[in-house]
Amino acid sequence: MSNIIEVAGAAKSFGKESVLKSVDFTVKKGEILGLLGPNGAGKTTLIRILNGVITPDQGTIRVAGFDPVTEGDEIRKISGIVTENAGLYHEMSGLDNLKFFAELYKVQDKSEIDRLLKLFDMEEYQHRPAGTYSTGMKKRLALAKALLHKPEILFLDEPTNGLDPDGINLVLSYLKKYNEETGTTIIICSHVLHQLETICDSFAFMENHTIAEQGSLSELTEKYITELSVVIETDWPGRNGMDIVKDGFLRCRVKSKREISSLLKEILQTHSVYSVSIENISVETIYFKIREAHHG
Ligand SMILES: Nc1ncnc2c1ncn2[C@@H]1O[C@H](COP(=O)(O)OP(=O)(O)OP(=O)(O)O)[C@@H](O)[C@H]1O
Repeated sequence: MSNIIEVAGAAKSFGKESVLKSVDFTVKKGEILGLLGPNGAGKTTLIRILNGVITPDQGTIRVAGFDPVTEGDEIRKISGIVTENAGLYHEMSGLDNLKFFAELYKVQDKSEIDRLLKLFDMEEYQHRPAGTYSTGMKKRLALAKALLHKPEILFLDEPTNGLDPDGINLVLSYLKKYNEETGTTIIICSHVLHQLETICDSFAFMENHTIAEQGSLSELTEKYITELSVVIETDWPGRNGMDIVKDGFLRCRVKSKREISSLLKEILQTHSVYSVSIENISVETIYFKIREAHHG
């Protein structure tokens, strides 16, 4: 897969505060990438630079072949963005907001508005002023707005903030489906790591104002998880070095997945195994390992 976004040596300061330092970063065309990092790491600033809303002090940046410093308009034509500040007109109804932006983005197919209202379960509220919407409803309207012109790249800053569990599932499963059907590249900033795990193809971790690490879950697991913690539901009593998690559940530590297989074969010779899970392969575990590695 080719890269749709390439960033080399990007830097940005606000006054004396250095917010981005020598950022190198790539996004493959068609992937869903999770951009992670603690508060203030510079995620939103990076997204705003990629979208051409603010200019970097240094660095070479290409988004779909365009330079955001000089060709921001071109990038905004082919991208959609959802941020905390959704850019909605609060006195206008949800429907009128979508009509307004459809006009602005020169969307030919007006039936797209109805489709998106339906998709995000907003039909009932479409005539109410957007300012009276709940946070979750505003978020869904902002997503609908960002998708109106069928963008090639979607930038989403905390897209599930303020949504209830049904809303979160709705938005995440829709994003995944949209990505699969259209090949749209999606960049999502979020602090809710387990949500990202289900939909992202790869992850970039910001630490100390730069991209500290980037890769797929399996690449990062290979690098950061040196020992697997496996929980086995079994009637086997276990042996030294294994913990009993609770009645009938054993925890053991192995160096590789291959070792799990030989251990299970051994147990199954005399006992039963009812379930097996690896506890510590998760974006969250890797996130903390990376933070640890960069803070010594
Ligand atoms: N326009 C601006 N003027 C001055 N400082 C800014 C501006 N925009 C961002 N900053 C500062 O840059 C730093 C990084 O902010 P940014 O919003 O990019 O972080 P973030 O990683 O998105 O954080 P969060 O997870 O809290 O959203 C913060 O200290 C913020 O105060």
